[in-house]
Amino acid sequence: MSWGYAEDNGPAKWVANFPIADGPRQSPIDIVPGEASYDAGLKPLSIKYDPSTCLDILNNGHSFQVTFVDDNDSSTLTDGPISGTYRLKQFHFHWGAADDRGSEHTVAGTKYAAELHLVHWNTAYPSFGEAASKPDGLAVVGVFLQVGAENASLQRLLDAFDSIKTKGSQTSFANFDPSTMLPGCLDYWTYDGSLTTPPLLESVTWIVCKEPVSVSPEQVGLQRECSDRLCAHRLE
Ligand SMILES: NS(=O)(=O)c1ccc(C(=O)N2CCN(Cc3ccccc3)C2)cc1
Ligand SMILES: [Zn+2]
Repeated sequence: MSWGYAEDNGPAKWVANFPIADGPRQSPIDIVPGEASYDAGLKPLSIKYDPSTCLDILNNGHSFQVTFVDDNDSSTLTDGPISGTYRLKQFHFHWGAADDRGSEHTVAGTKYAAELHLVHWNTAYPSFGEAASKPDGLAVVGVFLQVGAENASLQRLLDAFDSIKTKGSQTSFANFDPSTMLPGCLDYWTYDGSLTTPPLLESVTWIVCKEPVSVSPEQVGLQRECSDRLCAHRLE
């Protein structure tokens, strides 16, 4: 039985095959702004993405993932809470069955309609696969999506999702600049955590943007409909 989000293979059951689920730095968490401490030593994020490194979109059954060429430093994350250079590998979304839930992280208990994860790996290691098992191996930038105005950047993605007809399929997708999905203000909360899906590796420096971006109700509906048809997961 592979892991998923149903009653019999969902998050409460993951510990059976992935004991690290009971580990000391598991994600997601509820971010309580009043309890966060200000660290003057932290720098602003430095994000540099090259749209020509965009490769394809695939549906891995748990989410839609846009994958990037990561054999050079064209698309990188530096500064912020991290040291060294982290390369963009992929981004994906988590969303829910209704507009009032879907994000993985919550802010003082508030759930957002969806959450974007931009996944980067530390070039101190030879590859994503190697970095994924190191405590400072990965850095994921999280962006909350809230229902409001239409998001033109997301629309291009959703149109492409629509063309992936079956689970596990992928389609080429070029010249997309993920920085168009970032909020105007890049203030962030940061903590040491893990992958939010199996293998739940405790290798992620989480960088969660305080400012959400907007998506229209129709866009969230389209993403839900695509995911149902393509049996990518959504939070019930
Ligand atoms: N929701 S999240 O941002 O925490 C997140 C989830 C999954 C991934 C991801 O790309 N993989 C998880 C494991 N998987 C397989 C794998 C590959 C190499 C080494 C080890 C494991 C890849 C990255 C970030
Ligand atoms: Zn994720």
